[in-house]
Amino acid sequence: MTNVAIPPKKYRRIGVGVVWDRDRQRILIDRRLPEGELAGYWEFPGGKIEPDEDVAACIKREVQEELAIEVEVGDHLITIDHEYETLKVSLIVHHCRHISGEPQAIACSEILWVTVDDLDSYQLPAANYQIVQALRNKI
Ligand SMILES: Nc1nc2c([nH]c(=O)n2[C@H]2C[C@H](O)[C@@H](COP(=O)(O)OP(=O)(O)OP(=O)(O)O)O2)c(=O)[nH]1
Ligand SMILES: [Mg+2]
Repeated sequence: MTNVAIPPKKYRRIGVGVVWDRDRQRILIDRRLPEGELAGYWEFPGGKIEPDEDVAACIKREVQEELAIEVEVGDHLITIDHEYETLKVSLIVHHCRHISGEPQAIACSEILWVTVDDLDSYQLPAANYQIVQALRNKI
């Protein structure tokens, strides 16, 4: 019998922001680039938490890098553990308040302000349906 070593899945902690407009009516979603992981899916802005970075600092930095806007990171909404085929993620999701700047599609292909109801019309990564559920429960 041969023992085949299965490499462990990569694991990443991801900071994710639900960025509300000033009236708290709409949130920002962005469309991932047409290549790479989850190409073309719509998501909430965010990315990998770097060593020695706290979640709030990560979300603030990622939103700035991806959309060129300043946000204030607020309450925690939900943390979701999800396994994709080759990757395990923990999505640590916080509400954010838009402070300044006009969102620009820097590291994504499109940006939209949508209501929570509108979210059903966009293709989101599997893990995100729990975020949508949490938003519906808590509004
Ligand atoms: N940002 C974000 N990532 C999500 C969401 N839902 C979801 O499953 N993910 C997954 C997809 C990716 O595997 C991972 C986030 O990675 P990312 O590609 O945004 O990371 P990053 O901004 O640091 O990008 P990079 O270093 O690869 O350029 O989390 C979501 O709503 N927003
Ligand atoms: Mg990202």
